[in-house]
Amino acid sequence: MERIEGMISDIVFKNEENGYTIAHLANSDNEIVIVGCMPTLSVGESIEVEGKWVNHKTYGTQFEVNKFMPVTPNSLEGIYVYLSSGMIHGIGEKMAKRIIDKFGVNTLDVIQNMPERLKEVEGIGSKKIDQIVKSYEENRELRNIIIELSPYGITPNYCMKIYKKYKNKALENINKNPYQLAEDIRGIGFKIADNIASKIGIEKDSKDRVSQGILYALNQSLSSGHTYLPEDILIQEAKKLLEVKPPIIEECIMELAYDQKVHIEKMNGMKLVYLIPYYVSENGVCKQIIKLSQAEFEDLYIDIDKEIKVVEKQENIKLATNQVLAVKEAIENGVVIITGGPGTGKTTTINTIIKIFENNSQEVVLAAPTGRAAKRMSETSSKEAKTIHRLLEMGFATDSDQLEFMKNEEEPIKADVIIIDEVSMVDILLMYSLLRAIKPGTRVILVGDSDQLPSVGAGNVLSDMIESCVINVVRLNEIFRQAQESMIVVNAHKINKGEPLSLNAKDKDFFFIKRNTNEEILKEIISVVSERLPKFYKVDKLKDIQVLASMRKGELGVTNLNIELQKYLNKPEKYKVEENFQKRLFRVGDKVMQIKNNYTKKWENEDRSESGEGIYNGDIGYVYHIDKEKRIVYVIFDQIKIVEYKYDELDELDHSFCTTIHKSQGSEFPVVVIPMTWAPPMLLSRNLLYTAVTRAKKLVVIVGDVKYLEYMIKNNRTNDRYSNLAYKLNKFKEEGVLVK
Ligand SMILES: Nc1ncnc2c1ncn2[C@@H]1O[C@H](COP(=O)(O)OP(=O)(O)OP(=O)(O)O)[C@@H](O)[C@H]1O
Repeated sequence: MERIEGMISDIVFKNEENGYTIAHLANSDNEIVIVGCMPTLSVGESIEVEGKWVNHKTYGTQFEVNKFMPVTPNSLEGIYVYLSSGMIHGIGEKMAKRIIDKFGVNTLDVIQNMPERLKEVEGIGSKKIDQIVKSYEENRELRNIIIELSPYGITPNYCMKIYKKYKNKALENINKNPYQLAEDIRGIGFKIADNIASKIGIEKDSKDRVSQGILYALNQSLSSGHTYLPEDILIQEAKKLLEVKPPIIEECIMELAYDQKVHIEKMNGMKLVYLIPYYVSENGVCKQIIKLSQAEFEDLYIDIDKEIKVVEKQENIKLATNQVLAVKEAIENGVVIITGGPGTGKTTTINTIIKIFENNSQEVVLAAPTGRAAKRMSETSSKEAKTIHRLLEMGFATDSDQLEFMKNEEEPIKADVIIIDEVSMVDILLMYSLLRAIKPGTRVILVGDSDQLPSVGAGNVLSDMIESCVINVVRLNEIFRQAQESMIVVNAHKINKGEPLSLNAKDKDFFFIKRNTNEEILKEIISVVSERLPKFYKVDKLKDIQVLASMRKGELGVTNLNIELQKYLNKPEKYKVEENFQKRLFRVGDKVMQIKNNYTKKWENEDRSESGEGIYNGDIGYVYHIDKEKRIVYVIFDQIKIVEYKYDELDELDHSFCTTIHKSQGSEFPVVVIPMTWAPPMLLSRNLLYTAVTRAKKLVVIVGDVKYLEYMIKNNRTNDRYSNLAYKLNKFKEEGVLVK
């Protein structure tokens, strides 16, 4: 390996996402081209690079960097660039010049070893010196961390988090036990830690490694919806991952339990291993539900039949038997679940319940798990509905940089009645956070469709609660006449029963276009979405039509459909700025989706008269502007909320001309278009089709091979999730746990 020292004279290319950089490095002898992963370089910086010369067939000779490290700049220019870069708090361009005028090439030596002398510079007092010294030290340490860790794929952003956590002990700690990173730093997982560990030479069967591997396997199982894993399954998974023998895995599981990092529960002779938050939540949900359903609450002395008649008269409807039952159960019980498919009158029932409670001076609060579901609930009830996260007042507690819910058992939600819609989307952690913030005596009404896909997060909360028979459940099963006119509703119920669908009825809203090859299907979808539907149904091709696919990969997967649809739905134009990020091209006008909850993401309207924070998983927006100089993409959500995404935050966005059916849960669109082709059986399931179809309000168009549609209707095999909620609800009820 050769080493070369010099100053960065130019940065030719930098990939923000992986740090790959091409730059010019100059010294007194010559100027060379260096290439490699150097995420933090800036022009003027003095560095030493270690690597080898390579011959690129187009670009000629260049130096491939294996490792780089900053060196103290020794030219006046280098020192100036470093000090004025903004990295050292308290020194701007003018101050940098004054300091250098005073101390010349000895400037950095003065800052590091004789900071008191900085007072000789006009405008610098003791306070300023402290600020400069602190920032200079932090900067040096942070840079060392970045240089050591970036070869492992750890981005500067994460290095900053690591530095904040461990301060000047960072590298020492990582060398001692890199697996600690996976525990302490959110976003750094077992794989990265294991990569570092293997380079440091940590043994395969070291207990730190095995324990972290077990936690990793449990964490992975969450993404399949499991709240725990049976011990033998966990051992198999960990063995595959770690390539070590089962006895050491078993021993480490016991130690993890002893250290309270996992919980082991025995059930019918089996050992179930939980990550602690999931154990606490599962038990907590059981206790809270039982508490809430058995609590005494204010008797409203309501003549329910009379109240129902008043609402029926106002609304000019007659509630069906089960709707009346649902209203009664909601008034007479602490907790009730109202479930039913599309068009079975859930919304009408909720609205009746709201009216009766409000007529009796009860404070009713509405919420739903996603922003879009909450928005829809607001629209149909003409009453504000919040996301559950907002209802629980997610925020930063004093002295903490961790987001948490401000509402809890000590500070419960103020309401007499709480109605939650789309409960099928609520996972076990959120359900526990919600229930623990509800004061016994408050009525809780949970509404949802248990045939929808289960929550993205772990657990099978709604189905388990229904199955347990511990909570009052009212099933709405009548499809109202108005709804029966819609083939979307009728077919959704047929899908649920596994029956063949009514397709292509004249003047109806459910169409199947037969195409056989993927190529034909793709062509047809493009034509339908970009031309025919907008023309014949007068719908907006971007805002009103949503293409929903079951998988990401493949010609008809979300990724490729987005690339193809972009070409027709948002064509390139001279005035539309565009920018490439790895394999994605963002163009002004693109339809995009936020793909993770970001509770602190700020938004402002155009004239900045309104602002707020929080952009949530599943929110759909449009690229509004791309500022190449500032390296920012601006996205507009809900027609007014303008949000900035720095280039390195673009992993929070996906194109959404097409999205997965999973991501569409809780949303509704006027028109839904679904490609129908081969996919793994897991993704050709009844409840996936059901969820996709029920997202449409006005029209469903399915394009493809009818044999896969038939397969989906028949395939009612759901992926079983390891969840113990139904069993425990019964057990806790029988044992009368903690119910006072
Ligand atoms: N008791 C009733 N008598 C007559 N029509 C009714 C009754 N209840 C509901 N409807 C009508 O049936 C249709 C579906 O009702 P509603 O919107 O309440 O159902 P939903 O279960 O919320 O449906 P979705 O899940 O599709 O939104 C609506 O047009 C509504 O006006």
